[in-house]
Amino acid sequence: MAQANGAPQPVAAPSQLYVFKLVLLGSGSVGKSSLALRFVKNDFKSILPTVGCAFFTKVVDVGTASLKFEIWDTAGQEKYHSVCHLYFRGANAALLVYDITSKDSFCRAQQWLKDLEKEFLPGEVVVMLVGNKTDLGEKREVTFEEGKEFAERQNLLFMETSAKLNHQVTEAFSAIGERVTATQESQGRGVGTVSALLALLFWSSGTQQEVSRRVRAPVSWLWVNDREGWGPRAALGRGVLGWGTPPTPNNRPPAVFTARELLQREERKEGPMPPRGDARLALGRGPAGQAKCCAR
Ligand SMILES: Nc1nc2c(ncn2[C@@H]2O[C@H](COP(=O)(O)OP(=O)(O)OP(=O)(O)O)[C@@H](O)[C@H]2O)c(=O)[nH]1
Repeated sequence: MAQANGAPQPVAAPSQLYVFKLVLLGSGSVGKSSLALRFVKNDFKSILPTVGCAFFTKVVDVGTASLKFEIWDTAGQEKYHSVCHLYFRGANAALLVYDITSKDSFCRAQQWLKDLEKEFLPGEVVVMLVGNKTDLGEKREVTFEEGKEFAERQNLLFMETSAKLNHQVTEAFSAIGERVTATQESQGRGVGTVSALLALLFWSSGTQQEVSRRVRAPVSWLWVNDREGWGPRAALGRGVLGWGTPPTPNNRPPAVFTARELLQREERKEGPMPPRGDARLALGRGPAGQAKCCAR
């Protein structure tokens, strides 16, 4: 609670939470873990080489929205290369990191990009090329222009950073967050009925991002509350396709009902029911019969 004139004032909650998966890719020792550590904990220290994959999260408030970064820091050592693609699944963004003092790591970043292209459709994942360790400028083997030109040719975002000196680290993560959010918002105006039905089928088995990916359309949750007055009956009357309890902390909805099932449960006073004013609707069709996808 914020205090104004001694009276407690409610702090406005961000209206939209964007959760997205970001994978860190690149050769060993280029500074992937150090970038994640700097961004998440504003720390820099000696870190052992990553084994398999490390996981970090960070929530950043941007105006009326919050961005939750789920960061998957993959191991760069060659022996782990063959398993890295397993961590690509459901990713919204990738940071492709090289070390500006190592030409070899720059060439390997180009190889990583080819691996990404095998897994994703063009434009499906936002990629940023990052040249790290700018504090070691005297040992530089890759010029800023080389990095930038390659990024422009491949339509990637580009930045040079130093995890050690905290140079451009937050900026790099923020830029990628903004691009992912903008992409999702620009796509999130509507989905077709078929996509809506598919989304319902997949909803219980994946995160919001995975569902969007599988139906190849953006999917949001509609916040159903008293103000909107959408009880199950009203929802059913409006052609609502499905309803679920709010996603759990790991963003997996624990239960999904069709609107008709929900209505039956309400009439029979059976549980489990989403608490009043605390239910989220998956997808609904408006009165005009046109499919729509709403966010709270
Ligand atoms: N000078 C300098 N050293 C850095 C920077 N970032 C990371 N390092 C150092 O580079 C080494 C490797 O850093 P990591 O963050 O472990 O690299 P990584 O890419 O995660 O390595 P893997 O786990 O093997 O994939 C460590 O000794 C870091 O301290 C930087 O910006 N400048």
